[in-house]
Amino acid sequence: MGNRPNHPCSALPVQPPTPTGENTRLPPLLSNRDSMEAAGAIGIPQRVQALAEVGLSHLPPQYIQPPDLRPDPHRREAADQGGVPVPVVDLDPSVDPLPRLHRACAKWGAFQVVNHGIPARLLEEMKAAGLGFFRSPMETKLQYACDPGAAASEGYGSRMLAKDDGVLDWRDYFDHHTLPESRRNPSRWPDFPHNYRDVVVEYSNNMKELAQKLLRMISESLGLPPSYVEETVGEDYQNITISYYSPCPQPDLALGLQAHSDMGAITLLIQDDVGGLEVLQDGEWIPVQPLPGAIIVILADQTEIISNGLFKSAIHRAVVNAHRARLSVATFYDPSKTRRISPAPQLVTKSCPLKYQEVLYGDYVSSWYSKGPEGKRNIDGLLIHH
Ligand SMILES: O=C(O)CCC(=O)C(=O)O
Ligand SMILES: [Fe+2]
Repeated sequence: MGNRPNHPCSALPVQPPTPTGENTRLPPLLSNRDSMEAAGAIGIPQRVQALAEVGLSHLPPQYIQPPDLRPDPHRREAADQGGVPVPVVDLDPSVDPLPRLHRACAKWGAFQVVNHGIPARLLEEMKAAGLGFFRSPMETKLQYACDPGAAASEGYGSRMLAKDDGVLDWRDYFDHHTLPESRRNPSRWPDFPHNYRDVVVEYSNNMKELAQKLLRMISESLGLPPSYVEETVGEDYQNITISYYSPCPQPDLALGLQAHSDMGAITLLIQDDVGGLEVLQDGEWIPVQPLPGAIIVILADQTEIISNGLFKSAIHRAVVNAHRARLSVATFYDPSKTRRISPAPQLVTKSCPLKYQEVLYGDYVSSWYSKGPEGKRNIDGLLIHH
C-alpha cells in the first residue's frame, strides 16, 4: 500500500533496546490469553499473529470494521458462480500483449501476467523465505521490529498508519528497503532460512527488471515513447513487503488490509494458494484467483496521473479467513520523493482535458500517511474540476 512503503508499526510498550537496537516486547505478555484480551481491551496494538495463536473466539474490537466496509459473507459462492475475472495477460511476445494490456490497464488497473520470464523457482523461494520468518518464534521475529515512531521504518510490524483511531488490519508484515542500492542493507533482514538475504536481493533485482519492462509496455500502449513513464518516475525506490494474514476468528467482521490504491507507480504481487486479494470493479469486489506461477500487476496512483486518467490505479483490499494463514509478497516501484509527477502533455486533449494537478511525490506520500488511504481519496484530492 501501500504498504505501503514505510508503515509506522505497532506502538508496543517500550523495552530496553536489544542488541539489534530495536525496541521489542517479549513474552510472557504474549503467551497468556488473559493478558492478550486485556491488552486488546485497553487498545494496545498487538502483532496479529500473536493474537491469532492464543485462539481468541471473538475479534478484539479494534479490528471490527464498520458494517459497510465488511466483506460480503457470500463472496466465495459468488466468485464460483462466474462473474468477470481479473484479466490475465500473456507476456509471450509472439502473441502481442499490448492490446490486452491496454484494456486491462484502462478498465481494471490490475491484471495477472504469465510468461513473464521470472523463474518459478525464485517466486517459490521468496514465499518460502517469508514463511520461514513468520513461522519463527515471536521473540525472534520481534528482534526485527520496525521503529514504532518512524514513518519510513523497515522491518516487522502490524500497523500501516500512525493514526490511533482507525480500525486495524488483520495483518502483520515485514517491509524491506531494497532499491536504490544505497537503501539496501541486508544485515537488517533475517538470516534465516539460510538463504533469506540472497533470495530477497535476487528477487528485488528481478522485480525491478519486470517492472521496467511493464512500464515500457504501458508507455507504448498509451502511445508514448517506451521510456516515458520510467523517465518521469526516475530512479526506482523499491520496497518489498511480505504480508502475513493469520487465520481470523471472525473473518466476516475484519479486513486483512483495508481498501486502498497503491501510491507509487506499479506494484508486483505474488500470493500463495489461499486467496484473499480483491479488486474493486464497477462497485463489486472481485477476488483475484491464485494462478500458479502468475504475478499480479497493480497500477498505482502515479501511473494514473501520468496517463491523465486513461489508465487507472486499482482499488484493492485483502480479506481473511478462519482456517488458513495467507502470505503475499508485494514489490513497490515508487518515484523518489523529489520527483514532480504530472499528466503527460501528449495525453491532454480537448476530449481528455488535464485531469490532475502536478504533485511532488514526497508531498503525496506525506498526505497519504497523514490522511490514510480510504480508497482513492489521495489521488482524488488532485483532481482538476473543469
Ligand atoms: O496481500 C495482498 O494481497 C495485498 C497487499 C497490498 O495490497 C499492499 O501491501 O499494498
Ligand atoms: Fe496494495
